Amino acid sequence: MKEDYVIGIDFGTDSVRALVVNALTGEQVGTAVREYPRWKRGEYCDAAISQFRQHPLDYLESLESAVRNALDQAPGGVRERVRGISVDTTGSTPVAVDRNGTPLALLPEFAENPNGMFILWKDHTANAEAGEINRLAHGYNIDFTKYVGGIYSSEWFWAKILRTLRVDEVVREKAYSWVEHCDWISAELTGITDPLQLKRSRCAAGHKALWHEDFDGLPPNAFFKELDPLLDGLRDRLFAHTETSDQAMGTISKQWAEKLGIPADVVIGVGAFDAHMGAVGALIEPYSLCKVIGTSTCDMLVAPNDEVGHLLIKGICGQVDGSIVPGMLGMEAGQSAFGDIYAWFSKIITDPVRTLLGEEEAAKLAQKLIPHLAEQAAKLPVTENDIIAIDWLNGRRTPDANHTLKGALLGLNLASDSARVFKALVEATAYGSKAIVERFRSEGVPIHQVIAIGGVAKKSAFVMQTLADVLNMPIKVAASEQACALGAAMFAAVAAGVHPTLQDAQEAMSSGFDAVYQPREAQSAIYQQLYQKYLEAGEFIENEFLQKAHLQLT
Ligand SMILES: Nc1ncnc2c1ncn2[C@@H]1O[C@H](COP(=O)(O)OP(=O)(O)O)[C@@H](O)[C@H]1O
Ligand SMILES: O=C(CO)[C@@H](O)[C@@H](O)COP(=O)(O)O
Repeated sequence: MKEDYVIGIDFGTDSVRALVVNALTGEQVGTAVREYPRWKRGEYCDAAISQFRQHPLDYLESLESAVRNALDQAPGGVRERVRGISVDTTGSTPVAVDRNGTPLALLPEFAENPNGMFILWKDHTANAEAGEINRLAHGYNIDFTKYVGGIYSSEWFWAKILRTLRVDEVVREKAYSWVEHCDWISAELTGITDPLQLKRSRCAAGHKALWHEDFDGLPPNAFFKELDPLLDGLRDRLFAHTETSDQAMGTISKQWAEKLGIPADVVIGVGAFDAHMGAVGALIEPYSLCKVIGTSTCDMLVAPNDEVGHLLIKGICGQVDGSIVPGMLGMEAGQSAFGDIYAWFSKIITDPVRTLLGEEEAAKLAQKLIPHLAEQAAKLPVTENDIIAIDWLNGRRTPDANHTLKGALLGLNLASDSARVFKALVEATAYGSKAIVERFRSEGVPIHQVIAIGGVAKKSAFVMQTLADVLNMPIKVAASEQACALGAAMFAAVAAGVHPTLQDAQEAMSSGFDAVYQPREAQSAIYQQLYQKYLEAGEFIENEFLQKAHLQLT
């Protein structure tokens, strides 16, 4: 039997994964993960001001190393039969580029300038600019935020561009255009990075850059000029058209084909965001919510355009034709922190241990801590008097993005030990998920089932059971450890013509599901009451406490 292989590449927040897959059988023959070295050392970031930047060299070096390593694991003959590569990345993670499409940080004079690097999705330095975009859009003759839930976020393209142009004169002068990570890395693999030529991802443009067919592409220059004259003319140096990820970006460049040791005719697909390709890897189907649960969550939903295309769903992160599955409406929501909240609590406990007892002891503790807390928390009863936590430690992405919000713990007493606080934090992340489900439903989009992927979905039965109880719905966990990379591989198979449609690729390459969590009736009943308390507490924090306490809303 003829064998065709494809490679899915998944750029996450901390690392890149490469997966080599037999496109006809789904057999995964090689995989490798590489962390970003500069990012790991904390370079160019300042959490205190929510600045998170990634150097393009981190991406290029880790990409080459991960793909080569994944191919090294594959049996002889696989390299020669690679047909396609597709890439997913985090987003909105844009970078300023020069006329050639080179990220500014790759130019010697910008090599150490964080404003010439990729502005990671979770960078919230542009809160003020997002507010300005919202104010202008809401009073404009067309509300350009209407297809992105009515609220533009500081995590997105335009807010980040505007902020950077305002604060950095040298970047302002050199930046010809701006490119999302998923578009740049795919274009880089083809060798054609000219910002006016490279194909832009429908997913990135529609969810984060206000691109929509009804607007004839991006909003008009007049809108951006009114927002700030610094943006005057940029629209023409961006893009008018977008492509879904079943399309090809181009053919691999000679240089990359040689570097990776693969054929010169390998097709490179149009990129997309990690969660969107992950949902495809996890066999998303109409009205099933696919939750990608890691440091944050992305909650993905697809539905036929003719059934929900007429709705304007408030408070989500966008509704875009073809952003997940070509031909269907793709909807995105999410939580700005999920596993990150557990990581925060773990850090609170391990930090003094590090200071007092040293790195080795702290590392030993850190390794065992979350599973231990989960085990203890799982033994606790669920009662109406439990601690209520609010999960907005990194702001709130959905419903109704607001990255100035803060988290909270309410109802502590002297018996509130680490397991009880951990349980409350896990429940808070589940309540945050429920608020998203409820928002879709109240806006007229039903949700029939939940599919989970991502690190937390695979690692924590306690979190997943709590989530099933709070949502009062069964949750299926996809078997693949690498659903995002697998989804990218499926898109690569279509872009390269190995499969005629995405559905064919999914059928041939899926690895199915390996766990189902059923809601427990008794716990679920109490959680429905606790959820009401969560909503009340959240409303108090948002509308009274933060205002009255004059806490700095940044
Ligand atoms: N045993 C565990 N139970 C619950 N959460 C966990 C566990 N181990 C790790 N995590 C959380 O998983 C998150 C990382 O998820 P992962 O999907 O691997 O990464 P990413 O979101 O960067 O792709 C971290 O925030 C961490 O706190
Ligand atoms: O926001 C999006 C996609 O829209 C994600 O890229 C972002 O949440 C990052 O997710 P990960 O932490 O890499 O799972």
